[in-house]
Amino acid sequence: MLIDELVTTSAAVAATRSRLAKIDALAELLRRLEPDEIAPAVGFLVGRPRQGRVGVGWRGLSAAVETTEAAASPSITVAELDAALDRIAGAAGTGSSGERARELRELLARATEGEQHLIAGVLLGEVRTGALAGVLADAVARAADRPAEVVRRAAMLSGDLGETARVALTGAAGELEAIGLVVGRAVQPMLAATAGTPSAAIEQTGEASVEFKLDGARIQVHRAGDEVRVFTRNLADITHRVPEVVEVVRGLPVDRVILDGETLSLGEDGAPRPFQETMSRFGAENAREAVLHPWFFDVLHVDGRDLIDEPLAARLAELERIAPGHCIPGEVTADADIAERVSREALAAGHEGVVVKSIDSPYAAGRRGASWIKVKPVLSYDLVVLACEWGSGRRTGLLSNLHLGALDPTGEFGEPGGYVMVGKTFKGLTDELLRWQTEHFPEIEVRRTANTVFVAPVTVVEIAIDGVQRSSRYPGGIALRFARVKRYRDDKGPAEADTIQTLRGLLRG
Ligand SMILES: Nc1ncnc2c1ncn2[C@@H]1O[C@H](COP(=O)(O)OP(=O)(O)OP(=O)(O)O)[C@@H](O)[C@H]1O
Repeated sequence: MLIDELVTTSAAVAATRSRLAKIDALAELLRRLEPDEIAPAVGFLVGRPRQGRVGVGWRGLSAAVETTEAAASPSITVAELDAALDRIAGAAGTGSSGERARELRELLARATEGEQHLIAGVLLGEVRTGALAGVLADAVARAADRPAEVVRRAAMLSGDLGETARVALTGAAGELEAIGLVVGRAVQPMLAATAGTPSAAIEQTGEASVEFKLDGARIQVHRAGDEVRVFTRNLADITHRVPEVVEVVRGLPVDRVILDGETLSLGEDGAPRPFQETMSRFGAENAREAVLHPWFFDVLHVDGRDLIDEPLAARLAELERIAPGHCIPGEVTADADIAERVSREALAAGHEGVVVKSIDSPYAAGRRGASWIKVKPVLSYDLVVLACEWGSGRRTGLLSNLHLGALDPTGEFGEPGGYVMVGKTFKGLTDELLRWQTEHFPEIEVRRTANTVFVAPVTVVEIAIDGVQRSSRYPGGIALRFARVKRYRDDKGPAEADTIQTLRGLLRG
């Protein structure tokens, strides 16, 4: 199949607001793919190629696009794009960046304008496609005539929608159902809904494990014998960056295990250190050497036994047995007063709040359901940086004031999957962050004016606010009140940003 057909279908999907029409269009496309094309094509559609990160950034890409004239008619097949990505990702060693650039130019020269756009989305990953993954899972179910539940579960447990689609569409009977946990292969993490108070949360869950919400970074740790692997919330493998976590898990009295938890660095006084410090350990090679401690709050597998369908009570008992020194602090209770007390204790110890978890609930991989409810007293939202203004005074020469956008998945205020500006802020930025912004934003620049550098909407920043107010200045009809930067969220993609609908919901609150 030509990738031009993916371009046409993606455009049709973006042009309609009807979920059913999107599913129909995608299912029709999936049915026409050859077996070998299914996994790569699904990766292209959701901006997650099989090859993972292929080592081409905005700069290289825009340079290549600008200097390459688009082809008049389509000719690139799914298999050809897949093979080109293999070559680009595989280019390593001396001269590799030149080789990657040459491959990229050859590819783009054969692509029409629409195809160039698709290729850019694939190379940069997940730019506007997060919402599509759910629709696509349903389209796979429709095309394969399988229950949507079974497809979604397989995709979440394998962490791989492309491979799931291949099995659903071409596999033997029972093969899709057999996709389960594999120790060593990352699973989409279970996520939490939000409530305003611990009492409100426990009213929804009933008896619950009320746990500290530690302000670190999510980790999923897999161990098979002596082999330990550590993944982030985005399923990136960061094993080599966190040797102390590996050591802890190697020391547990089990042979095979999958653990879910949070890691953070503590100061000498035992108080948590800023999230940015924890994250810098995941990112930069030369990051400051703060020691990371893992705290686990769930266990998905122990020595041949999958636990994801067991109630939380059973999983916590197992966790207590195998990792007693590394369980996240918390209490099991049905009493709102106790939940409020645990929350006060968490805040007093410098943590973010609590997560209230229904004690009967299974582990719902990849779901943001009502079984886990987080309560954070400070309102904070993950927004996407759309532009940044040059500072003045002490900040002259530094990129400072951020333009912030909320995700608009349905296109209620613009383009579906686009971002709606909701405010600006230069508050809360440390000197280190200002330096980082000044270095980073020009790398993802799309255009600039005298005062402002406009950037690709790929950077997620967590912003604390006091609320929102009605505003005619911005297209979403609201503006943030007292916005300040908490931190950059390198562990989140822009498709996971908070939505304009969520922020507008605060007008009622
Ligand atoms: N006891 C805990 N149980 C579950 N998650 C916890 C706990 N302590 C800290 N966390 C963190 O809180 C997050 C739960 O909130 P959510 O599922 O909404 O993820 P998120 O979108 O990363 O949210 P946030 O930005 O609030 O951390 C987890 O991803 C995890 O990183």
